[in-house]
Amino acid sequence: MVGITSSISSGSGIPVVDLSPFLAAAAEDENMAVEKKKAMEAVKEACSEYGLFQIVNHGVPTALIDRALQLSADFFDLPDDEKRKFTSNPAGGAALPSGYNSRPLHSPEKNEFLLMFNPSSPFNVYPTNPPHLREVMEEVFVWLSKTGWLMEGIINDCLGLPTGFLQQFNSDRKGDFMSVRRYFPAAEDEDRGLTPHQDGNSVTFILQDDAGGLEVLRNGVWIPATPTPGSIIVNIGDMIQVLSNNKFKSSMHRVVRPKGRSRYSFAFFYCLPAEKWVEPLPEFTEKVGELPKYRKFQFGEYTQLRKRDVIDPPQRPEDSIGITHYSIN
Ligand SMILES: O=C(O)CCC(=O)C(=O)O
Ligand SMILES: [Fe+2]
Repeated sequence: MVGITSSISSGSGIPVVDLSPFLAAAAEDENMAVEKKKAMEAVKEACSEYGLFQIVNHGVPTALIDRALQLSADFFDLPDDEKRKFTSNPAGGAALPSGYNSRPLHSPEKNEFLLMFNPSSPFNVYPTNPPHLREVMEEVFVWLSKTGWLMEGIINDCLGLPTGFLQQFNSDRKGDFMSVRRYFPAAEDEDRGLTPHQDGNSVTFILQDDAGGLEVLRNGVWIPATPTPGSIIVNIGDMIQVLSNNKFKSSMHRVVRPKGRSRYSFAFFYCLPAEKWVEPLPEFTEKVGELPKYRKFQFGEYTQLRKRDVIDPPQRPEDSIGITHYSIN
């Protein structure tokens, strides 16, 4: 089936979009053009209503996704001493410490993670156990970079921007990173995995196992991103919201830890390079007679401000720095 859109009735809670009409292998016939149009409408609705949706037939091999999640679980199952051997020296130069880390004990969020940057980056610290985890993480990184390029092209067209504009605007891949995570089972009185937040980047891609727990806020209601085998979650980040002057929505999402089992996920952050200046594009401001909703800023400045949230998380989510920091009222 091609180009399906669904809403809450899909059973997965969030919209599902089939990307096969956009893949290079898709035949350029009339039928495919219709399917492409339908899929575009689905993405448009998903980006303006939810900011978070699932994609299927995206080109990333399902076997790779399953293997990656399994190997990460094998790693996180190792004793703490063993995992700590793969933690970077904070003086390494990366914006965040690469390799293994866990949230500070006082954090309201309860998870541990492995952070990696572009495979060619000298900052990366990889576990040697399980032996194939490194190569699988690198493969996932490369695949999701391709998905990022594809998705930014689709978002670009859905926003009605000149062909290839976003991909050109964001063609430098040095700022991307990936977080491989384990969420511990919920305690009797406490189930926070990730507190409600919006992602500060362009687009995030999430691979999740079958535990569930990721939720998106829509019209005041938390909607589950129920796992569908082989699917990838697409999350619109703050940069798309700013560039589109709020036409597309940076989703408010959270992770609630499931009871009785751990949850494993990969989150790949498709970013902008730090030096890039960002502001609402003229297509959504002066060309349509609208005032910009954000002032101009450098992406790197915003990520530096947000870094504090990761290293020293505030007790209340409302104390986090978010995109409203740049709002023009
Ligand atoms: O692990 C997940 O499912 C979500 C991760 C996430 O939202 C984030 O890292 O910003
Ligand atoms: Fe997030």
